[in-house]
Amino acid sequence: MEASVGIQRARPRAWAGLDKPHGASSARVPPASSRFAAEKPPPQRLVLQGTHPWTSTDPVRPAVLKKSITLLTKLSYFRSGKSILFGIGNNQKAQDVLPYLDGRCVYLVGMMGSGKTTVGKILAEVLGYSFFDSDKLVEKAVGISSVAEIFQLHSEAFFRDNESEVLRDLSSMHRLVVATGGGAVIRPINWSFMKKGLTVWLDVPLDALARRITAVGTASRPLLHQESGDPYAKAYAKLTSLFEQRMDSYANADARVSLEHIALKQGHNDVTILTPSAIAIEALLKMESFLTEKAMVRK
Ligand SMILES: Nc1ncnc2c1ncn2[C@@H]1O[C@H](COP(=O)(O)OP(=O)(O)OP(=O)(O)O)[C@@H](O)[C@H]1O
Ligand SMILES: O=C(O)C1=C[C@@H](O)[C@@H](O)[C@H](O)C1
Repeated sequence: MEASVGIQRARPRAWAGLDKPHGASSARVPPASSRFAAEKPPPQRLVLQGTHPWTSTDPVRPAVLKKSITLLTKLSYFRSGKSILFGIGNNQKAQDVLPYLDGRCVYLVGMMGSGKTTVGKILAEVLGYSFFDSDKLVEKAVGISSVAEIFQLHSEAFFRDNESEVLRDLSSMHRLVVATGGGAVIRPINWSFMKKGLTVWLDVPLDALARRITAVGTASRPLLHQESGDPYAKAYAKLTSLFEQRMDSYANADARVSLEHIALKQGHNDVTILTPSAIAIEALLKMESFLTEKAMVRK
């Protein structure tokens, strides 16, 4: 399915948006949705335009649509041809999950480097969903090309305010896989947005995270970046302290995908050899068990 992204008046629907997050922003630039909504009242929300039954058919003003396409589709909207990463059986697992998902979005949560983007793109492809990276949407909304620069020029609080606005906007959409920022879980208001869909925690051991992150460098990750010292040791220490503060929040997710558990199922204990496809399959299995249990309870 080809989809595009537009801005139009929000209308009530099954997973309609919530009120504005509480707490005034100290931002110098307005938060994301107020910038999106700047043209005309009433406030507008990002809405996916597509051919599936969950999207609106309301008329869209061409100028607004053009602007919003420029804003967003260039960024993290991800579609490609058929996956070479997934075999027929694995696509079948996605087909099993789809009726239970019923168009709801999937939000991947987890520490920096846990594979939310890598695994999220695979999940989007096999589910026939669109992929978004919330960090990238914040960058676009603020008009600054990297999260590191947003932290530097403004503040972490400014970034977090915009992150909440982006998650609020996404929460009124359907059929998306969203890779959230590693710290999105710390604000309870963000959970109220993400819980409109299904939340999945990618739980990766900290030493594997530190290795992945130091392999690509910490410059793009402002909370980990250090000018001096052993990059692995510094990254590991910082990840440990962040994880201690956040682990209870990650555990709020509907489904937990533990890399240690996948490795054990495969008969070894080396999480570094797990492929993104194997992790995506486990995510589908965990989503399926959460959703089917929930369906049983409802009966
Ligand atoms: N299963 C895997 N095995 C080895 N490396 C991986 C795996 N999954 C992802 N990576 C690598 O780890 C790094 C981080 O992955 P990715 O960007 O998907 O994580 P993320 O959770 O989206 O990170 P962030 O929240 O910091 O944006 C990338 O370099 C990616 O190639
Ligand atoms: O873990 C975190 O707090 C962050 C993770 C990244 O995805 C970015 O959202 C930002 O660098 C903060």
